[in-house]
Amino acid sequence: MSRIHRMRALGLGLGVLPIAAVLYERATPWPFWAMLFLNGYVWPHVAYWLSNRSRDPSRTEFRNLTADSALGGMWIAVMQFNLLPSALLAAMLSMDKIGVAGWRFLGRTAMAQAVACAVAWAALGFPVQIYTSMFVIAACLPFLFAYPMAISTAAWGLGRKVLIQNQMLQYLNRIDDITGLYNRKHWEEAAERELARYQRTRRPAVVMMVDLDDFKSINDGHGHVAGDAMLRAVSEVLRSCLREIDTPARFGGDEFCVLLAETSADGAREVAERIRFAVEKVEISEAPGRRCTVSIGMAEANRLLVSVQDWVNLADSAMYRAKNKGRNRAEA
Ligand SMILES: Nc1nc2c(ncn2[C@@H]2O[C@H](COP(=O)(O)OP(=O)(O)OP(=O)(O)O)[C@@H](O)[C@H]2O)c(=O)[nH]1
Repeated sequence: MSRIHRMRALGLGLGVLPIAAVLYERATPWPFWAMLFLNGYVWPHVAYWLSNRSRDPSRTEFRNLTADSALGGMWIAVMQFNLLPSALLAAMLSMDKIGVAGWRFLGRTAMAQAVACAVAWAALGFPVQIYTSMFVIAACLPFLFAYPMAISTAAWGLGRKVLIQNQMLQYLNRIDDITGLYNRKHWEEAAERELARYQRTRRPAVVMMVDLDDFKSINDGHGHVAGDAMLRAVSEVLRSCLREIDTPARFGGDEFCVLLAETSADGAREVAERIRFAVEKVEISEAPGRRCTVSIGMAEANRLLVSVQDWVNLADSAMYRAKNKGRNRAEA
């Protein structure tokens, strides 16, 4: 059952109490009691059934909500505008409408409520008795407390859900979907912070570009599924060869980038060799027997760097030198 239907069942179920108290006090004839029973305990199920079998459930639900308001207007007239239950009914029905579809929708349903109220009032001969007894006040209390609590609990739950989904979206926006590593956007932001840190503290840091050798031939020979599996396997190697404070990412295509914090050129060279050896050993079930190598370019941060782009260009040039010198090697 959707949130709207649960709220309708609860609201109408509790709303029966104050109306019944007024009907009882005024010794209202039994057809009104039958109508109240139908409205409170049968209509919520009919509304649920109608929107379930509808081809356009949200349109049907808007109609159901308008019917809720019209029925509420009718009960206000039947209660002869008994002050507290009438105000309570109007307030709760308005809260529902704003919660579901905002103020404009409230305007439309309020119109239905006013018309139904006027018609019922005229049919009953324009009676007015606004006095509310203590008995009726007491009958209003469960509705007065429980329904707003339920509505605000649902609103809070929805708010939390939206917050969690937003956090999830922000996270996914920074992740490469094939390898699960960070994507270039996230990595460049991290590299900007690292460069700023270097410019302030002069603590060493290295950017490393890791490019798969002859990757096209894996795609061409074994298919893109094998290519993707190889990219994943290499990303696992990067994860396992790096420290917590390093940031590996997929730069694009068959190229990865790594930010090595607190690392000098010598330290980076050791890391590069570790990666190179580990990649040579990688095997994937999608392309049995097929091995892969990487060419690695490194650039240590220096005083002349103005931007991350400069830093990446330096590492990229080193990587192309490694390619030109025969691949499967690291250059700084
Ligand atoms: N499977 C797969 N292939 C990709 C993806 N992104 C890029 N590629 C492929 O990666 C290959 C990169 O080819 P090249 O730039 O020629 O590089 P290479 O074949 O590794 O050659 P060298 O870098 O010179 O050693 C191309 O075939 C791209 O189609 C991806 O997400 N999945």
